[in-house]
Amino acid sequence: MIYTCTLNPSIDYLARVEDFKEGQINRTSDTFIYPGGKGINVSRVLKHLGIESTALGFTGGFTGAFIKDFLTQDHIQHDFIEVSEVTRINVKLKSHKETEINGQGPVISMENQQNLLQKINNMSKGDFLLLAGSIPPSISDDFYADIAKKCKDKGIHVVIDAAGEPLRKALKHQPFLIKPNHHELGELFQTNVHTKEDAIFYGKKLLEAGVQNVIVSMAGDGAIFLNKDSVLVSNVPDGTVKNSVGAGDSVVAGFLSQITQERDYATAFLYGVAAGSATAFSEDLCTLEQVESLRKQIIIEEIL
Ligand SMILES: Nc1ncnc2c1ncn2[C@@H]1O[C@H](COP(=O)(O)OP(=O)(O)OP(=O)(O)O)[C@@H](O)[C@H]1O
Ligand SMILES: O=P(O)(O)OC[C@@]1(O)O[C@H](CO)[C@@H](O)[C@@H]1O
Repeated sequence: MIYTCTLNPSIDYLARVEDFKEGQINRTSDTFIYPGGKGINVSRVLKHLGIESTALGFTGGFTGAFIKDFLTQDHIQHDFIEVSEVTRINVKLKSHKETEINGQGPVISMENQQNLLQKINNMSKGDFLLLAGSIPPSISDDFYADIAKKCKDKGIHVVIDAAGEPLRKALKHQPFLIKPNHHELGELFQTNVHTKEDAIFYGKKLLEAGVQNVIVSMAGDGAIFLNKDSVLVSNVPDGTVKNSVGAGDSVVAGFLSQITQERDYATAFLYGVAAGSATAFSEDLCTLEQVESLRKQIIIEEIL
């Protein structure tokens, strides 16, 4: 079974404003409301690709109810823990540039946190657990590391798509996969990652730190996959970016959709990149048809 865990889900309110002007009343030309949060996006893309998962995390109030209703309607299993404050609303403003305002998220009590850990105790060897997104301020930044250790002891494949200290602290527990973008990779090593060569250099340092598989996404500049056996470099397909929210999550979902079906790493990586670009080129998250069509444009090269 694949579990996705979003500690800090959101409603994503996408507002398109043709010529945004700061400090003035702006009118939208288009708006969309989606359930959000990185793990939830991964569960949604997995469903589009025909793979079942169960979405875990904390939801509260009317915004939390919207997320659960949306997933239920899409036949995506979920088992969220109800918290007393409302789930956040994140604003994604699309104008000349993409601007995001992400909320802090509700307070999560110790009891709620223990309830989540209990659900992880009930998972089985061989399961996949994705930990994705920011940690609400009321939760310690050791939380992902604690879960990663628990997973290692239980033989669960833990995948982490997060940034900063929560990610850094989890590295020593040998996660199965992490997917930093090139900025997040640079942040881990207090440097800037500009080129594919930089990404390979620092990606190898993550393998030395114990991570089993690494994908470094570099937006329109391609992506890198590394593990102890190979380093793979991918291009990205041509297209017009409409909304990059969830593109990184789609890379994780595309990869998981294949690796959990026992396909090889190169195929999983290719599907990851195809799904990432298919989402970047869409208003909402990608569909299977879009992924299958873009996959033909992707070339994976092995670096020896
Ligand atoms: N300009 C682009 N052209 C083609 N594909 C793109 C472009 N930008 C992003 N993508 C696709 O989206 C994937 C993820 O992008 P990126 O490296 O920006 O990750 P991220 O920062 O985690 O994404 P997110 O926008 O979801 O936070 C890329 O690997 C690629 O497949
Ligand atoms: O604040 P976080 O948890 O880092 O990121 C949350 C978020 O920006 O990530 C998703 C896209 O990856 C969105 O659905 C959501 O709004």
